[in-house]
Amino acid sequence: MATLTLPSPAKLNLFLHITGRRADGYHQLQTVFQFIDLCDSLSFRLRDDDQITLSAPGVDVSPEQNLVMQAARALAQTQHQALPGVAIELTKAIPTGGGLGGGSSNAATTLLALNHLWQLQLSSAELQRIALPLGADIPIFVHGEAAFAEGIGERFSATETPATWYILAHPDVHVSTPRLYQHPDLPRQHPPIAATNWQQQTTTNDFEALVCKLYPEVANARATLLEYGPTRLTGSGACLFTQFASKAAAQQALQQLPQSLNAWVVRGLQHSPAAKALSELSE
Ligand SMILES: C[C@@](CO)(OP(=O)(O)O)[C@H](O)COP(=O)(O)OP(=O)(O)OC[C@H]1O[C@@H](n2ccc(N)nc2=O)[C@H](O)[C@@H]1O
Ligand SMILES: Nc1ncnc2c1ncn2[C@@H]1O[C@H](COP(=O)(O)OP(=O)(O)O)[C@@H](O)[C@H]1O
Repeated sequence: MATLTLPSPAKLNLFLHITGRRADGYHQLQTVFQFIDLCDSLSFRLRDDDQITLSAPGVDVSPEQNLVMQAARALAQTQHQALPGVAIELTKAIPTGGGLGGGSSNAATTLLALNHLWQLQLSSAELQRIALPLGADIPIFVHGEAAFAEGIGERFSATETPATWYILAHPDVHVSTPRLYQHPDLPRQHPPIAATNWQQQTTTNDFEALVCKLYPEVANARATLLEYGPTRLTGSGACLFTQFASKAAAQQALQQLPQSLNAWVVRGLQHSPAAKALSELSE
């Protein structure tokens, strides 16, 4: 049986403002999601039985807790018909727990791939509704286009993101998203801005000061990167990105960074390569 292999890209939060907190503890935010060309890879092969299996080397959770498996099961549960089993293989390149949304992206790629392989013909909006209870960051990867996001990160307005290059750096610490969201010192009252009115220079990441205070490794990496260009935290960290006008400029700066800092040159993308690959398949 043929194997479907799809990329599963990382995201950056070009800015992130926390504008409030809901009664259930979830935070209201405003952010711009942009995809980057750092991608995990997922392959899907239909099986002759009804089992869903997952091989995911390097991920620190069991297959059943993996967001890929959770997405596959959540999608199957919406159907009132027997579905063929599927063997899924995940190859990671995106660092986990870095604010790059790797797990969320894997879940979204799984929903898109199985919607195709199981011939369910669910719309993007329906897949996003199935995705949201699994994680606030999953719908954007199903949506597949860079966007200004509100709500808890699931309501999108179209926006053009800069076609630019970054150094992406991963300070050697694991930042816990729930810990950060629960922290008493997290600012939560950023006045909302209009979706049409965001600019990199006039926005910020509301996690950044707190993450730098709690994790000196992030503060040190930020200070180093700021010598090369405008630098910001993505999501709740720990990764930082520094913007460059060209690939050559980013590569030149990368050569000069201390060897001890894990860093890559990546490109900002307006469209998710996963959604793009699938829409090409369906044409
Ligand atoms: C901070 C962001 C920014 O894009 O990304 P990461 O740093 O994780 O990549 C997201 O808001 C993370 O989204 P995600 O990681 O999918 O969150 P979930 O699994 O739904 O929730 C993880 C934890 O964060 C809290 N949470 C999440 C999203 C949100 N808008 N408000 C919250 O308070 C939840 O209460 C939960 O304890
Ligand atoms: N497919 C997956 N890939 C990576 N992490 C996963 C996956 N499924 C579940 N997880 C869990 O989610 C945590 C956060 O992963 P990730 O989505 O990469 O980070 P972040 O939310 O910081 O962007 C991991 O530490 C891991 O325990």
